[in-house]
Amino acid sequence: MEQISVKASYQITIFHNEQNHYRVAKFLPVNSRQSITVTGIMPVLHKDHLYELSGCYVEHPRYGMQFQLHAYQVRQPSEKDALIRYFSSSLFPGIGKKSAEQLVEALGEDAIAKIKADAAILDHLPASLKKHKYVILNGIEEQNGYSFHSFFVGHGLSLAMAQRIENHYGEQAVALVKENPYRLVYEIDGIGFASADKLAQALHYPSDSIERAQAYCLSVLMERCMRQGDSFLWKEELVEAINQKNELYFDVDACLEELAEKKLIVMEGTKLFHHTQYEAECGIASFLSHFPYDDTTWECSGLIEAINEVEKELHVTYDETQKEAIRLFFEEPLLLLSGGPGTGKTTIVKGILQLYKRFYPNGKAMLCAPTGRAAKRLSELSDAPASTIHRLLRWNITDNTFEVNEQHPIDADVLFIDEFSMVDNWLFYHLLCACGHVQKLVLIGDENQLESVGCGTLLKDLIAAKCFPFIRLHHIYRQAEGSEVIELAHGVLEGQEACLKNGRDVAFFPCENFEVKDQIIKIVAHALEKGYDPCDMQVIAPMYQGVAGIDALNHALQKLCNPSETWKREVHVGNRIFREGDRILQLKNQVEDNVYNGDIGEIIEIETASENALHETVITASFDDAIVSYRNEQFSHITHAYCISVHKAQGSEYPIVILPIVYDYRYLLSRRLLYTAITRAKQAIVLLGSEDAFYYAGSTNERHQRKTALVKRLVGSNEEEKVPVYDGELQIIE
Ligand SMILES: Nc1ncnc2c1ncn2[C@@H]1O[C@H](COP(=O)(O)OP(=O)(O)OP(=O)(O)O)[C@@H](O)[C@H]1O
Repeated sequence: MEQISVKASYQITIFHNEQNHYRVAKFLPVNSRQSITVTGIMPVLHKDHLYELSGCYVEHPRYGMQFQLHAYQVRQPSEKDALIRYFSSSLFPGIGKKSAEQLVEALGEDAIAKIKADAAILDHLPASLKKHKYVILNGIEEQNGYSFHSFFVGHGLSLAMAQRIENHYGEQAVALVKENPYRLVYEIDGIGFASADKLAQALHYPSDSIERAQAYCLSVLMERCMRQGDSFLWKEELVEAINQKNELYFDVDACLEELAEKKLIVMEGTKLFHHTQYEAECGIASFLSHFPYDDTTWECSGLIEAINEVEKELHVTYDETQKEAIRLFFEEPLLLLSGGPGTGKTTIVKGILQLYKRFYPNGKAMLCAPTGRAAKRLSELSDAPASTIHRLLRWNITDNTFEVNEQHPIDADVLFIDEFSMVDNWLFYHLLCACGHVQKLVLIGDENQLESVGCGTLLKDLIAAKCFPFIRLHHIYRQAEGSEVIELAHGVLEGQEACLKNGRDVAFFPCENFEVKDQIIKIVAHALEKGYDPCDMQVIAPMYQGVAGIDALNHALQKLCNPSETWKREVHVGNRIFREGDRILQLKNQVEDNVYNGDIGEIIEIETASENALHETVITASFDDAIVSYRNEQFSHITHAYCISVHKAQGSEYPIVILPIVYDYRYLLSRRLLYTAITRAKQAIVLLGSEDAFYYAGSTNERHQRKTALVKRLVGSNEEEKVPVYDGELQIIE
């Protein structure tokens, strides 16, 4: 078994034997967003501390991939360590850890000051270091003379975070952060309590400070809301969450009062909102109740005749509901359009676009969707350009702001947003802020699909508020074309007994949890032998961990679809090996590279540090519309895509979907999840696992019903009695 060394920070212990100190614990490897399970003798561990673990990855028959520990040591960050990390960061291309160590050894902990005082000091270094002179000077120069990059990077923050801090505070950065490191939690996007706390500890900031308690309170509120998808928490929920962690003792009421005074949280009775969520909800409600600002009358006499002509052009005969949707588009400023797969949503958009061009030849319509693949699909099907919402708003990753905003609005009269069930409150609010010129909004989605990853239940809330014209499409046209997949999806929604039947487009293979992996390998190998393109098949699973989890399946499928060969380069990242030829999944939006969360690409080249000008390993991947190169600190933006989660698959479709459903996933199984997974299949679906687990999923609602106050805000506070009772149940399409 190959022994490797992994640098990772300790997160949590799952099991601990007090007698022999055998533990099962979670660690987060450096440069990875996914934790690993480590097993072995570990008497003492400190949360968030960095450890050097040596051992090997083994596959446990029940729990999947684990790191079996042979030895470990804590990596206590010292000033010297901090400086070494800084010099070996990507600010100094070509300087690896070894050279950075030598440099710090030679010049001491005040190396930066010495170099700045006299650059010639570098000429007296050994040749192996002297050759980096200009890189060192450039790196230091790039900071414009400040030493805060070294300060922040050295204390465990990433370069991107240091950059954000610089953008926000300028020259005052170090002084302000030293004065109160916890301000980073609420003033800098993307820096959480753990990072700020680590920094505070390094600065010997008092651990019983009110600043620490407030930052903690605020981050628990935000993290909980993000995890559960809620817009707010009940006060008692927050208190319970704080007590559960049992890390800090403070007067929660006083802390909340102060946070409210600072406008970092908003308290509405016992509802506690993070200020961003409150702003989003109120902003959405206010915008939509005044929309559109400019009340232009839309002239469209002769619409019926025009629809008839467009029907001929598009070779389609719209049914009455579809015609009603088209008519409402021209009569109303906002239209909500919901329907399952194959109900003709895109066909309506196509018709509206044609008619709009006829009536308003100088008008400007825009189409967008939350993911790259959804936008691409919308564009292909509607024969009109479409972009992601982030691209449309020109999202700036560095400070999480949008260049297209209230002051610089979207240049369009009509805006269509597809896959609206995936859009969260915060993003929609920012989109609306930029809609000052927009006269008509069409929000299209399927309310039975999974909710957005971020907070809120927008589509459901807008429907439940009953304030906007809403069309639900019932008739399934693709089923008329004979799709058993869509029939199965509707069977699941309607809770039909025995809807799972083998047929032409649907296959089911019964198997146990531990047989899933081998069964999938068999199915995929068989399909490949028969000449299927691997890109036509997508394995989708609900959960990452376990023998039937996404990680284990990716590992096995990589071996089958892209085995190790002498001529294929590879690189180890955490517990994964990326190899040339691998199918990969993008996990983050990289607007500047035109690649988005959920996009699937292929690794076309891996360059080693000695081969490129950056002097670091670079992975290059090809996507539909982009070639993207990932440097070391971006490796966590990708993962393998042989098997992906249902959430990541949302907004995309694949010719053939392979979907394991077993009781291992029981805590995640729900009707909505099953329906979303099934509807990803365009032609055929192969299910495997337990029939009972399938029906269990089909009869289970989400355990957590998201909390939002948007419906009340939309309906109006003095009309509370009119608020429709919304029980979070799925809407069954008749
Ligand atoms: N009124 C209609 N008469 C006949 N066929 C129709 C009609 N409306 C839509 N279709 C056909 O049904 C199929 C599905 O339509 P469409 O792609 O518009 O549905 P959709 O709701 O957008 O589906 P999905 O969400 O899966 O993309 C297409 O082949 C389309 O041509």
